[in-house]
Amino acid sequence: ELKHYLFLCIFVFISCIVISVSAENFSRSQISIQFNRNSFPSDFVFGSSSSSYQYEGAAQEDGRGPSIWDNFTRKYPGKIVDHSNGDLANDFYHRYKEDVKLMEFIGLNAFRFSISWSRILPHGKLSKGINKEGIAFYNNLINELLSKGMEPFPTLFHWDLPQALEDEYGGFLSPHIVDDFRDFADVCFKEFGDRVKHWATMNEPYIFISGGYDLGKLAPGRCSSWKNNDCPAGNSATEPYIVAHIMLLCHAQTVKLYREKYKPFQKGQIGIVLISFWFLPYSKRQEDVMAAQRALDFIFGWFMDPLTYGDYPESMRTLVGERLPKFTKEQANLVNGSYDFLGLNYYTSFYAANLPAANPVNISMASDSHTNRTSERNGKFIGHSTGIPEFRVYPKGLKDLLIYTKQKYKSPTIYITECGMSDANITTIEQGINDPQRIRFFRRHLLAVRRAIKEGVDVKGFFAWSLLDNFEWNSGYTQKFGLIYVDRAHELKRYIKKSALWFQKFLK
Ligand SMILES: N=C(Cc1ccccc1)N[C@@H]1O[C@H](CO[C@@H]2OC[C@@H](O)[C@H](O)[C@H]2O)[C@@H](O)[C@H](O)[C@H]1O
Repeated sequence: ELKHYLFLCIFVFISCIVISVSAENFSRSQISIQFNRNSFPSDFVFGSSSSSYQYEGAAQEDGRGPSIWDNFTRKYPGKIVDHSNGDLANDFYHRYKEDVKLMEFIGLNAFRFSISWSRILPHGKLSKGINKEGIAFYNNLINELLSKGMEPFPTLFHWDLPQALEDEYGGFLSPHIVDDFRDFADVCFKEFGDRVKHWATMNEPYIFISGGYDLGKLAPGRCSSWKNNDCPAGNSATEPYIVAHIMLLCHAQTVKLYREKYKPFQKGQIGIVLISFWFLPYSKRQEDVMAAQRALDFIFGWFMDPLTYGDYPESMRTLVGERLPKFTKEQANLVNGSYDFLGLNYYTSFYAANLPAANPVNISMASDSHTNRTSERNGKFIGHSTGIPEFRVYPKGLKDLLIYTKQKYKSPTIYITECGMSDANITTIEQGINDPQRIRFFRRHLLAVRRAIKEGVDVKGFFAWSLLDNFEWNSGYTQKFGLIYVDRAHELKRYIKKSALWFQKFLK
């Protein structure tokens, strides 16, 4: 009797395990069968992203003037891991038709690119002349995209400021740039606006400022001398906040121009592209919970609060004090509400811990938030590694950031304008194109976006960073983010990666 009873219990137990495992596999296979572009709204945009200095090359061709990145890579080759630069990049200036065909092959329906200010206005100022070849290039690119049924999604400023404006008045350190930025935008709206329905004024002011004015790792390479980053000049405690303030005024003045002079008959939308990471408290201690919020304030709220409420976050007012510029009433009204959509770039998340006392002598933007961010907690990493040591895979951070943005900033329309992962130490084409890790990355992040949409977040598109492996700023060509491999040893030949084939199937 007992033996039969025991046998029966074991049989029932094993059956339960078999049923639950097959149910799990079935549901997963169901997700993989069901999870494709039809899992998103029919008007949801799937695109890829790029930027002018990272892709175009032809740096001294057809009238293009030098930018601060041409100058920075020449003056400080040691600040680029492989001492490279964007002189040639991917030669997109000459090969854009081939690359548009690759986008079409994958089935993408939008392409985000940036307009090289110094290719349009070689001396930075409208008064010093427009470069017709520059206008022609972007008209040809836009027309090529439209002819293949793809939407052009231009960003006006993606870090490559004309060197002439840096030399004349210190670039974004001077309020003079507000009029020059607006004039550059005016030329672009006039020449391209009849075919462009989504404009972004600028890309990631946070990184441009953090790299260019606090750490000195990105152009124009300014920082305090105590940072010992081979900076010729700068003040990491004050210049980041001056530049951010002026960039917000450039953005807002440009949005005002578009809305008054062009939007009534071009009927497009205009926004800004910001980066943010998601931050989890390092511990349940209140001080770490508050540190996670401060970390978000200092990278995302720094721009989203003025754009949505007309002033900087309270935490910044308290911790930065007199070094944080004040908006006049007129400036606050100009900046507040100055976006139709938010472009959001997401790469990774961090744990944030409270840093009780920052160094009272060597202060800088990086230490003002009194937070320390790490990718691991109690010896456990937040996610799988990528080519960038500090960028770990954490898709839930994207969902949480989207829900946070909806709740905190009046539920804006959002495009994920960059999301991707890199591979490092790639030495062969076979290694480069065999990227299952990138397939997993994109699938998990798209699932996170779908979850956010189900929670009511108004997400309208997802742009992979990047279409091609490209010049990755201070990483040079050593970090590869592309869906397409670029063989720099053989005439920049393009190779389709497995992740591009996965995307093609997903978008069918
Ligand atoms: N990833 C960032 C943030 C960043 C950029 C430079 C250095 C540190 C961190 N920004 C976006 O991500 C893309 C990937 O950025 C890489 O991120 C990790 C860095 O180590 C690498 O140098 C950078 O190119 C850039 O190519 C886009 O131009 C930019 O909009």
